[in-house]
Amino acid sequence: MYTPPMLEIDSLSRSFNGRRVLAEVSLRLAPGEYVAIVGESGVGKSTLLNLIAGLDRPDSGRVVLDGCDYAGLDEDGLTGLRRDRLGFVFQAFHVLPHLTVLQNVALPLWLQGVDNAAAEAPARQLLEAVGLGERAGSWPRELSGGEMQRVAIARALVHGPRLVLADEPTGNLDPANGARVLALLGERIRGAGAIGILVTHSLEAAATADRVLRLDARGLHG
Ligand SMILES: Nc1ncnc2c1ncn2[C@@H]1O[C@H](COP(=O)(O)OP(=O)(O)OP(=O)(O)O)[C@@H](O)[C@H]1O
Repeated sequence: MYTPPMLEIDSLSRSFNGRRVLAEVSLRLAPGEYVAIVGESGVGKSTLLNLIAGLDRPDSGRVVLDGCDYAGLDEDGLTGLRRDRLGFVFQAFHVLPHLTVLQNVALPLWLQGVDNAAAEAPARQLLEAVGLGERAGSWPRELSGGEMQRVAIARALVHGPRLVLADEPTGNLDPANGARVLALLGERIRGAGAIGILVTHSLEAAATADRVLRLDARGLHG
């Protein structure tokens, strides 16, 4: 039976070198919910995203996606969860230099075992959607920073992830492309009934999500 995705974050705490960055942060998101998280620099937004992505472990508290508690997964389990259910757009785009633009976008599908021929159509469709349809055969070194960011966004969405995490996805983009990318993110997340979390400094970008949450020393609030 299909179970809709649900993200539960309960009393998550994380310290670095004895300094507490996150203190008992809780959040619960239902299918189709798309929220923005804003807050001052250094307040712990990226730390929180890394915990939600399973790239870091909390000191206490838990993250549960679709009933699956990360605490019960080893590193291979977390890698599998990211491959099958997560899409990320992080500040550093991690576009692979030895793959073409099209191959970079197809990569998440390959990792799921989809063959080359079947991966091509969805990868091309996403590239069109981010305005890079003409650049499918280009190499990353031939792209501008903003174009690279759009490749990263296409790649984050190509496999229809249940949870999409975006950390300043429009930081390198001009206003027109930024707006286009944010519209695409929102459309895909809502259309797929996925969960989206957008971390940004831009209140304008945050306003494209359904709800804006602020992170400060007291936690997350709406
Ligand atoms: N791996 C780490 N080791 C030590 N300190 C860390 C580590 N990761 C984050 N920190 C510290 O935790 C604090 C929060 O960092 P984080 O990157 O989560 O903030 P942020 O809200 O995302 O900031 P910004 O908006 O500037 O990107 C910072 O003081 C940072 O130095």
